[in-house]
Amino acid sequence: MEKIIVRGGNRLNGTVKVEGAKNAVLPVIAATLLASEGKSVIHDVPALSDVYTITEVLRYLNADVAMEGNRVVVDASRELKLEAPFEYVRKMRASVLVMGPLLARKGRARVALPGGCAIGSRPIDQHLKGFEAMGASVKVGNGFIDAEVNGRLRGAKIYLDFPSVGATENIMMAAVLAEGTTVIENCAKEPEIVDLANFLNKMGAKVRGAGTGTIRIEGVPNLHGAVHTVIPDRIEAGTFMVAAAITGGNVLVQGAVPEHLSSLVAKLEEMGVTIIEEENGLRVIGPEKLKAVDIKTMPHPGFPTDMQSQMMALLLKAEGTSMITETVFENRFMHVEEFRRMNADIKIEGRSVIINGPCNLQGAEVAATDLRAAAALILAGLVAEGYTRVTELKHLDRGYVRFHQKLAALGADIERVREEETVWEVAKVTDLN
Ligand SMILES: CC(=O)N[C@H]1[C@@H](OP(=O)(O)OP(=O)(O)OC[C@H]2O[C@@H](n3ccc(=O)[nH]c3=O)[C@H](O)[C@@H]2O)O[C@H](CO)[C@@H](O)[C@@H]1O
Ligand SMILES: C=C(OP(=O)(O)O)C(=O)O
Repeated sequence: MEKIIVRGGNRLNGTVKVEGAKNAVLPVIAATLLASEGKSVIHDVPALSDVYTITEVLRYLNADVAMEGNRVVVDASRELKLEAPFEYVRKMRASVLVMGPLLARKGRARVALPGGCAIGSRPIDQHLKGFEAMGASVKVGNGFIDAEVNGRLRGAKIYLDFPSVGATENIMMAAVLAEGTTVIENCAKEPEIVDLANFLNKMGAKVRGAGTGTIRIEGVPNLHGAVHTVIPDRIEAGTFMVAAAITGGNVLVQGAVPEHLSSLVAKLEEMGVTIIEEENGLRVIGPEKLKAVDIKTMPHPGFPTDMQSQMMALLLKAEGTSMITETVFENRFMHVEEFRRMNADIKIEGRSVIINGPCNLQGAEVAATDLRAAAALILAGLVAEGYTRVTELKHLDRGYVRFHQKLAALGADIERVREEETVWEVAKVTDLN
């Protein structure tokens, strides 16, 4: 079993470089399926397990995918298969993003139902509502979603009940090849939506309004491959900003885009953290004492749910009572129990968490319950007394490249080790089977 072992107490100093954004690159790679001619070349692709999974899905669908360092080249001009099986969708929910492109280009798509996960039930009804509005018939059964359209999809007006990131992306990708104009209202405004729209436009699409609450897409008959560099990962950047703040360090987060991080910057400043915009990133200087604040997660430009657990780690060290309210996912507090194992004074009340800081954090053996929880437990470990051992690193590897090495380069006392399973652990696994 692999573990990250971190000993608390070191201030972080230096420069860290942010990778390309996971949540931008996954839809962009899915969108390469729309090109019936030419190759797409994607730059700044982070070496993450999720990226590996989406490329495997594309290969399964008969696209030709080459990965060289941080570059991915996709040729999707061959006859495509139409089904994304459960083994991929189970590993990564974003696999469902191949549905829009397949339906648009081939008139049919069959994708395994994603099901729930550790942060909530995560339905995809808004994606399907969009496809239906564009003329597709959608059937759900036997663990699959089958969508089909006679001829081309037709442009439609679609109002999303919630500004879902995935639904906005999937509908946008379906609409680019539809007949006529599609208008998506109450759509997501995340920077990753803008990045996807930019890539689609380079492929020959006509997408306007990305980044606002209404996107207009004029359908075109076909699209071609394009060259694109994905935006920097604002959540990875934010995670290192918290690492600097929690240790009272001084770190330049290279590649952090201030406009993508305004809600986080505002909250960190409220807590007493100094943030300076430099030419190529944000410098973050942690104070001696952090102030308690309240946070409510919201769709962009509100405070991102993907930074909620990392901010919780930071608030454990703030003086006073803080409250975090999670409005995006109904069950994104699994890390609270793990923080308690580290001696955190924290409790859940409905959709909020109350933190009484500053907590005297103690190193403990803790398990990552999801991707951002993994990062948050390591952040808490940076300031806990003694050694924190974090397991279930498969979650971390979905979204962070060489996380422990980047922290070590900033001065953290951290290592990643592979430990032999004990007889007891082997017995537990055997029992479960
Ligand atoms: C790969 C990727 O980009 N993942 C991000 C994306 O996930 P994802 O695209 O899955 O998130 P959504 O914005 O779709 O989900 C937000 C909320 O809407 C609900 N919902 C969504 C779709 C739908 O059809 N019906 C419905 O009820 C979800 O259950 C959730 O409560 O945005 C989330 C919200 O910023 C982030 O946390 C994820 O990191
Ligand atoms: C929740 C996340 O990702 P996903 O939607 O891929 O599970 C995340 O990036 O924090």
